[in-house]
Amino acid sequence: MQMKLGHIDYLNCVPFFQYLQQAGFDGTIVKDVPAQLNAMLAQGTLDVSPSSSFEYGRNFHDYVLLPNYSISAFDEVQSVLFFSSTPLEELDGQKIYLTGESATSVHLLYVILKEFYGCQTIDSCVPEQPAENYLNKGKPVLLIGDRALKASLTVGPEKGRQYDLAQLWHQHTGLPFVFALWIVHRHAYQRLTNEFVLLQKQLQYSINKAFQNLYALAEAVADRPWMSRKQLVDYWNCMSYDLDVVHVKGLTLFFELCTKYGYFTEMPELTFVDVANIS
Ligand SMILES: C=C(O[C@@H]1C=C(C(=O)O)C=C[C@H]1O)C(=O)O
Repeated sequence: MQMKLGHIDYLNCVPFFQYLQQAGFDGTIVKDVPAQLNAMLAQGTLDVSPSSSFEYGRNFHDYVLLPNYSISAFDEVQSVLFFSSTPLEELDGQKIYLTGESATSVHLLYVILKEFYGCQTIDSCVPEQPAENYLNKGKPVLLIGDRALKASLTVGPEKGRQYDLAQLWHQHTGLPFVFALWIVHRHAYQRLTNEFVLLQKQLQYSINKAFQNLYALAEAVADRPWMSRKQLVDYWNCMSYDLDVVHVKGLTLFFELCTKYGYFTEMPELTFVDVANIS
């Protein structure tokens, strides 16, 4: 298979990838953080990747989506965290330090602060130093992925409250939040149509096998001194890897709010690869 597939280099992506080669996938896998995978997708140097739902929205004309799968959370997600000692209503105009790894979570933070906490002006930057340095100084900081997980388990409460953005979203909307979608570049879809049918089946195999025994999966990934196997299993259990009608409802509301606040120039349409009808 000549497919070039992106792999988010976070623990949340392990269930999709752990058994993919066992399922027969023999393309190339490129591991990186979401912001980099987004850039490679946009340039067409990757054929497909799980990557920021925001990237799909801002460049949707160039992409189609694999159906059924996402990286989402119904309530808490544990790894998209905003740390702030200032109450959310009082963040108007205050400097916020952002991870440079994200597209979705950054815009989710903006949307939450504007829509639900009355912030008018958001003053944010991606610092040159690791954002954790600002966290240690008690500044408002957004982290995602494994670095967020690590900070949540190692940083004391004196550095500020931890807000789980998927949980805040759920509290205000009653809906799940979709962080990542399986994004296919349209050119790759034209070139490799049948291979996407195979990929869909291989993903199904990997994720099913992963969820049959999450403890075995936790054993298989390298030990992290800051996270126990039980915590890792709990983490995977609080994620949702599906893309059902209710996920699409949450995604649509997020896209509407991104359009309302001018982060998108038009409301994205969701176009899916029709894997069921390809022979
Ligand atoms: C749930 C998470 O969502 C991630 C957040 C992303 C973003 O903010 O752009 C992209 C992919 C997701 O894997 C996480 O970071 O842990």
